[in-house]
Amino acid sequence: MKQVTFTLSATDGMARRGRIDTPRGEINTPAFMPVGTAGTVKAMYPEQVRDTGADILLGNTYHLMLRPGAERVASLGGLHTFMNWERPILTDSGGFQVMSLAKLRKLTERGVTFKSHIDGSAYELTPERSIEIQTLLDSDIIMQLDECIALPAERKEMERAMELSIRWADRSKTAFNNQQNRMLFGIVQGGDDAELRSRSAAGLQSIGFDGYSIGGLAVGEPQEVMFRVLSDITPELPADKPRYLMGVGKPDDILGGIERGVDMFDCVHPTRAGRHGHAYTRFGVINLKNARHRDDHRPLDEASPNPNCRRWSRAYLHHLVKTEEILGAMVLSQINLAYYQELTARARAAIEAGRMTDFAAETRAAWAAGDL
Ligand SMILES: CNc1nc2cc3nc[nH]c(=O)c3cc2[nH]1
Repeated sequence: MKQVTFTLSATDGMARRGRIDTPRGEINTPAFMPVGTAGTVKAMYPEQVRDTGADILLGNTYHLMLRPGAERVASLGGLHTFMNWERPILTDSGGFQVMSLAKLRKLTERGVTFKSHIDGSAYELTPERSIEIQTLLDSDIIMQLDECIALPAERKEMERAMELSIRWADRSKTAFNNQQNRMLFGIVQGGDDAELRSRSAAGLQSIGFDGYSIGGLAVGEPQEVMFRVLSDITPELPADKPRYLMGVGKPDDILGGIERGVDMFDCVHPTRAGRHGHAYTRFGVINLKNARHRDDHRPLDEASPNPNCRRWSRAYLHHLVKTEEILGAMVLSQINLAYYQELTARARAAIEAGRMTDFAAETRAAWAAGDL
């Protein structure tokens, strides 16, 4: 009996409010998943990540298979025990990071071989090995191995990668061996071509997955291309399964994704932007490196529910960023993750109340007004 299940509780237009129930706790959707790349959400204690409102975080198979190694994490009790995060974890399959980080990559029908970007040691990642690694990590939601190509691309290249990804989806499903305590997601590919996307969605559904990721986006295409692909493809995915838009995004990407039927998001942006001095607020993003904050005694946002937005002056945050103090990365990572969770929590409430259109308009108006 499947121990990880999705329940859809409300819809408003294409937007959906749902919940994934797992043995390690529930995931309220639409959900933003902080990225814990190498077993840590950078500059955050796991308790702090939870306190921002996160139900689930993401681990990267590529980084963890290189260091400390999947078998080592398993021998230490699995990723949850290793990093002291006992709530759900989603892992990706590693293919995207191999193509973006690894050296000397060779992709064949069997899988991909590569050299570690850390010490040059040789690895092979196949659909079967990726499932094995994610199972060793004891991840709650795991991904098929796929091939994600950058956009723009030739149609025949998008078709080749999409068809390979379907064959790898089938091998991933076989290797998954119908495990009941975790979900396996297929990943829809097909670039920005509607016909290829439809064929990918149909091909994955004929294999059958617990959820469907929308891959091949946030790879350099304009936002309107991403939104068009989403509007076309979400209606072709099963309504009773979660949809996960990989690698997205900035707050306006997430709002647009929710409006187009996406349930789950992940992105390094809030934590990476925090480490680079950018603070996300309901007014939009504030670059605290900017000298104009040097004498600004005002807090970031005195109406924010987040104490970290009220307890320090913008001048102090500017000082931390300019001096590259560690506290700057800590505080801004927390502020940004808390803002992303506040945005998705308010979206969930808006969908339940049937006021998603108003919520989206109010949110965009506040960003545009920008009391930066
Ligand atoms: C930051 N943008 C981005 N992160 C991604 C991760 C992915 N993983 C597997 N497959 C993908 O297609 C894929 C696309 C992605 N875009």
